[in-house]
Amino acid sequence: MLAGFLGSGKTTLLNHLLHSSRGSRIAAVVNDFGAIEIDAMAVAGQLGDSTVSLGNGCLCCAVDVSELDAYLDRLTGPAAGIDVIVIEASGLAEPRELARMVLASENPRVVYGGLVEVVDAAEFDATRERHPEIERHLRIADLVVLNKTDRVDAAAREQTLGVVRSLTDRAAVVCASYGRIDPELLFDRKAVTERVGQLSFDDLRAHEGHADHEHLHLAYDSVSFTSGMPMDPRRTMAFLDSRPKGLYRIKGYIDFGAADPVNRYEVHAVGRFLRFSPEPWSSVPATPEPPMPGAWASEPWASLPLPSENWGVGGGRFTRLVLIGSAIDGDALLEGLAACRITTSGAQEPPDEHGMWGVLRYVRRSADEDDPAGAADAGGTADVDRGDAAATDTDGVGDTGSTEYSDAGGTGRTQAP
Ligand SMILES: Nc1nc2c(ncn2[C@@H]2O[C@H](COP(=O)(O)OP(=O)(O)OP(=O)(O)O)[C@@H](O)[C@H]2O)c(=O)[nH]1
Repeated sequence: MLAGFLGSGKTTLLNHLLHSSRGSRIAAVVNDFGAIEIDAMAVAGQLGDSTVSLGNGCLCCAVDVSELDAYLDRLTGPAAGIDVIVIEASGLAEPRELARMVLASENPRVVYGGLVEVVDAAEFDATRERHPEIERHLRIADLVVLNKTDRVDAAAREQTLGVVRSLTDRAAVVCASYGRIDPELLFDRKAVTERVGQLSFDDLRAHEGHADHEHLHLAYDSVSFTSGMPMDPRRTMAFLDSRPKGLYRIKGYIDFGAADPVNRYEVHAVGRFLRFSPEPWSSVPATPEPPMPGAWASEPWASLPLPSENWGVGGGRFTRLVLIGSAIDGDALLEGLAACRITTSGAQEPPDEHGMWGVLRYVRRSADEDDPAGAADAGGTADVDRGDAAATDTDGVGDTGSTEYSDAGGTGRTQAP
């Protein structure tokens, strides 16, 4: 079980495992918090049929666990030939509940292998201050990965390491950047004895009928945004630069249209951190149909015409974003993003020559800069704290007024379960 707060690096670690599994056959079960399954998209392709996605909301509060059971049955069937299943929890899931779900499985081929908790070394203090529940997660972990150590200096790393160690029970704590840990740390399966990892069966039973208010995700909302129209880079940067404090996590893919017709841009914001990773469209599998058609129903834009003829503008290219935060005004965020789209009339205009400069500030020029193996992001990436964003070229802010809602933008909103 792979857990850890929003943006700590779970998907990155999972992808590292998939690349370095040394002969073990790994399957992944991905649980996204948000209507669009960005994590599942990031993992899929590595695994094909061995990735399953457990959709929207936190797995830990699933009323019907039979979906997970069915996936576990499929993945542990002899025909699948799988050795290890990694369940990547959403960044807001309650790990103890997830462990309970796996342990409740009656499938004799399923052996619980323990809980790996990923911690963002740069965000740990702030996250712990806001969510002391993190301490409980650390206590029940079997392995803690103090990730993103490249983002802190040696003194800060030692200090955080000490705090994390003091909060764990018997877990090993390893430092990593880009989730690069030795897979051997994970694949040493344990027999189920009376004690399962750091959780005893008594711990698990004691939590039956758990109080929901303990769950982190109850304090968070997510909104998802899908658009078949390209996004204006300047307006998008102005949107990102002014994102509200409560909006802790943004992830997804952006189509900047004619401003860069060759690449789509994977975007990650975690707290103040912002990064874009360009990736050639030619390497992206085509999307056969509009994603998330149901997402239109509850939105302000629901009265707009369905985007049938506009889907596929730019050859099946889409922007898909999930935004997760606490006390966020979802409608305002969606309106803000909708205003960043290049409307049909705008699309006729020649591309803004320097429009991408603001975006490119957040793309690392050299893939080796802080990612020596270059394994995490083949396209070259950058890590920039949002503190630097003040220097970003934000000429385009004024453009946001000229919004038309007559195009293919689609949006969806999810209330925390
Ligand atoms: N600098 C740095 N960036 C990292 C490291 N690990 C992950 N990242 C980046 O952090 C961002 C979030 O990583 P993810 O792996 O998507 O995090 P996650 O925990 O799966 O995120 P959620 O599913 O939203 O909870 C991405 O931009 C990663 O490339 C690291 O060790 N160092």
